[in-house]
Amino acid sequence: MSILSFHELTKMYGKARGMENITFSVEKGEIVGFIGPNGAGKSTTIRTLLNFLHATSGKAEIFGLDSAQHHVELKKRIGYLPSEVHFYEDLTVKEMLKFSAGFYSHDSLTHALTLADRLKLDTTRKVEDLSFGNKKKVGIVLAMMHEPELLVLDEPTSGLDPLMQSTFFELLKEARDKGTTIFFSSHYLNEVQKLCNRVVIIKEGKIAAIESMDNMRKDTVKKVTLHSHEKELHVQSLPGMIEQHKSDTSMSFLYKGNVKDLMLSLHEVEFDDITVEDPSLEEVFMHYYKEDDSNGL
Ligand SMILES: Nc1ncnc2c1ncn2[C@@H]1O[C@H](COP(=O)(O)OP(=O)(O)OP(=O)(O)O)[C@@H](O)[C@H]1O
Repeated sequence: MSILSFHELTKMYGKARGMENITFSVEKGEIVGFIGPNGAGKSTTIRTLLNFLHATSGKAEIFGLDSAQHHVELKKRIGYLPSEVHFYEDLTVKEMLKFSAGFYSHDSLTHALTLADRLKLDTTRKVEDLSFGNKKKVGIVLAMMHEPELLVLDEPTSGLDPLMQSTFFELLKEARDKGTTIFFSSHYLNEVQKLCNRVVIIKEGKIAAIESMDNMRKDTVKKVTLHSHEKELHVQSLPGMIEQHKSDTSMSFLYKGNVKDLMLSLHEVEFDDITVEDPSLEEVFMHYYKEDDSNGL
């Protein structure tokens, strides 16, 4: 039985599209990234899944139960982080955690305080005085404190600095190792590929691709830019190489393939400097996954 399954789930805002015919499932113990650009339909899908919005058609199931019919009992077994967190701000962080712990039958405050400590959250401060990133951390602690069977996180990393992001990913891995299933949305493929088993790509309200990370790692795409002060650069074309931009003094291309082959082919090229980067999601999917689709992501 899947932990999470979407069956042609559709949400329209009047005539405007939220998301359409979303169908996929998430299995126990998986970490699945849900990625797409602004307005793709990530939050609409998550909010419909959790019954904050009513589906126009189709359905979603959580632990095999219809997520709209059973939303009250299901919410106790789920940790949810909304994309925008709003709190009753007159409390300190610790007071808020104590208040939230009262909703659960087991002691969740101890775990909440451990999470807060790991995320370097000052629990003596009033929530209203916290920065955006620190409020996000409060939201993360609230979602994870009761050690739920399923975590649904909408843009959890926005506002976290790289060090905090890596601590947060450690916390997610630890939760996964204890059996939690994790579904989280992000704009960034590079970010989620460090952590996920699979990614589901949503574009303009529809699923554009579902890929296992094993497959994607095999096919790691790099963006290579060569610079030369004087000469025009000529690079022998290789399978998996797509030229993007060429000027008198630089050229850049995407490359999906064996890195050693690339190094050998660059050996004869007289460049002065080279940068190798992870390309953006848009670049990867435009060129390698949706080559017939000129709109990209
Ligand atoms: N309350 C609303 N009324 C009308 N249209 C809406 C509403 N909320 C979202 N939309 C539209 O639904 C589509 C999907 O939006 P959604 O917020 O789900 O995307 P998203 O992938 O979460 O984007 P972001 O990364 O910017 O949060 C967009 O076209 C958006 O304009």
